[in-house]
Amino acid sequence: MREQHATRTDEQASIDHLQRDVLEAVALGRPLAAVMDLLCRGVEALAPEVICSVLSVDEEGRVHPLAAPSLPTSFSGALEGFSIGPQAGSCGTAAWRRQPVEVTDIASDPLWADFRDLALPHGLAACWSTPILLGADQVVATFALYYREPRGAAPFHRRMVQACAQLCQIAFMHDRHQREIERLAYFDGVTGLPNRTLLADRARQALLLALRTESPAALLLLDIDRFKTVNDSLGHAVGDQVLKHISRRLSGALRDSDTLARLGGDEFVALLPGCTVEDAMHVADKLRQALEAPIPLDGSHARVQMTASIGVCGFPKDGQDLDQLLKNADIAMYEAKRAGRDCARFFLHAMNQALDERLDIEAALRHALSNQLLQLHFQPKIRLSDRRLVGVEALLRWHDAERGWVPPDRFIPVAEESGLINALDAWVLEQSCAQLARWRAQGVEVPGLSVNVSPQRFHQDDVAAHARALLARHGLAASDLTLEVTERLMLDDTSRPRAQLQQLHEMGVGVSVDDFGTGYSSLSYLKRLPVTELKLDKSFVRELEQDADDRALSSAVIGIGRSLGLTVVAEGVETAGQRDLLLKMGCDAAQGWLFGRPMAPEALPAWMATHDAA
Ligand SMILES: Nc1nc2c(ncn2[C@@H]2O[C@H](COP(=O)(O)O[C@H]3[C@@H](O)[C@H](n4cnc5c(=O)[nH]c(N)nc54)O[C@@H]3COP(=O)(O)O)[C@@H](O)[C@H]2O)c(=O)[nH]1
Repeated sequence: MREQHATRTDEQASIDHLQRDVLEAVALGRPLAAVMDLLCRGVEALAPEVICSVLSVDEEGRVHPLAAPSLPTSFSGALEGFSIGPQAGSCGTAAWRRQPVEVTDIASDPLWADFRDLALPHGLAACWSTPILLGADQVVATFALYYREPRGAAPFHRRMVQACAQLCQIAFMHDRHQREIERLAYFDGVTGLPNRTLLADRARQALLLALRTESPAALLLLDIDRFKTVNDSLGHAVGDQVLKHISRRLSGALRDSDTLARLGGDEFVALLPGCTVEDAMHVADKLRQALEAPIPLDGSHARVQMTASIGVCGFPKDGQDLDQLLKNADIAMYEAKRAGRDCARFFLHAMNQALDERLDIEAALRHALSNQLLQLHFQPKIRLSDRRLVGVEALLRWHDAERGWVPPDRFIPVAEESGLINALDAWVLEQSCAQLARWRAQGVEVPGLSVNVSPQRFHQDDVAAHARALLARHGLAASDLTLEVTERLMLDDTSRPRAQLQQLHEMGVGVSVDDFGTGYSSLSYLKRLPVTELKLDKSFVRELEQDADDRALSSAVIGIGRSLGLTVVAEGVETAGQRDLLLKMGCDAAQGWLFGRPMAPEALPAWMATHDAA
């Protein structure tokens, strides 16, 4: 009895020892197969009468030998890829049933009918298999003991298997966490594509190989056009859905040897080993084509149409490493955006200089804005029928110590691209309202004020609330103010700008469509949106006296405006002839050098005095 007890204590000690070894291997992060091999060898050392094996089971229910150090390889190798099932040997059946299966005689047990010819020649006569489960019922492996003669498991074997099954569970769980950590570290959570870290790794290898073999490589940076609008208007869940769709389409258009990565947001990178920049341009076309079909949205009949702007650059000409290639592809992508989006551009070294210049202007403009170095000039707006002043337009002016006067056409686009336009336009609105109030306080009767507001501000800022607060602060009426917006904003059918235009209209603030007639052929927005004024672009006015087409176009615009009850203001009137023609066509008002150039606020009272006297 005592002897029996001693044996049992020794056996438990050896199981404990095996457990410690295996847990240490898990903790040290050794690969799962190595840990399982250690476990099998440990078991076989403790019980030389058994042969131990571990099969992993994949999500499709197929088995893969993971560790079986003492099984003949011709036997375990033959099991590769077999499906688990109700009659698939001890292991396949145990995995199927999610319960241990003990077969004491392989030669006669029906569970081995399909496999006994494989097992018996190797002297495998009995097999007891235990499924390894993670969670409630997900089977990930089987742990099996084989015997060389028909028999059942000994009590020691049962205690050992109980401990080993737990060890297997821990090792598989650890492996899963490890893989999940790796996935999070190297793959993008939304699309499952490689992330920047994995891209960097692949790029390092690909560029080294390209250098060694003197072969080309190309890098494409794709930015999805107006993706922010999808996120803002349809929500982030839909945005993620769209990104997944896009990633599948883009992946499908690339070769297996290429790497498609998502850098975050709406930016994707394709790394194309062995590809010249010229060929990469064709790939860019393929990628754009892949996005052509509208993307269906889950749970609705709605579809969204997405496009991409793509920057293309080549290794080694445009960059020696990933960072340089990404930087230059970004510059080229930015040029594609400037060219109107939905297109691809090569990187050219001249683009770098242009970018430097834009960045310089941006920095100087920021400095000018925060140091009160900007000024406003005001241009009179005249009613043509009686030549009375009906308002003034505020126009931003910037005198830079180094650059001299910088024209708005130069710095407004930079401000729009950098996002500074919101602060700039807000400043103009504040200062011009303050100026109108100042004039009135001085007895200078300026009837109204027009202020330019860029489309971006309608997306990112609460223009209507800002205007309301300023009007109240300066004691101005809403009808004193007109905001000049572009046709581009009018065609933007996202909810935020629409709501703001509506609020402005309800407040009584005027909305004028600037540079009317230059951009778009769709006029339907004029009926739908709360527009009060059209500004006939100066490009139609310039040749009005000489060009019959310009006359026809101007007359058409004036006609459209009148039929919709809108005020039409002609821009850039420089000659009396232009003024007279516009008056004859029925144009309400005009601005231009003929009446007055944009002027500093102090100059306006004098201009008004001479104008009234004339
Ligand atoms: N978002 C904002 N945009 C602004 C702001 N201030 C100006 N701008 C926009 O910049 C563009 C160029 O403006 P600018 O150089 O000031 O030119 C304006 C006038 O000076 C010019 N003009 C006026 N009369 C004549 C003329 O008889 N001949 C002629 N050749 N040019 C003339 O036209 C421009 C009028 O601008 P607009 O009525 O707005 O179209 C311009 O697009 C401005 O909108 C700002 O604060 N924010």
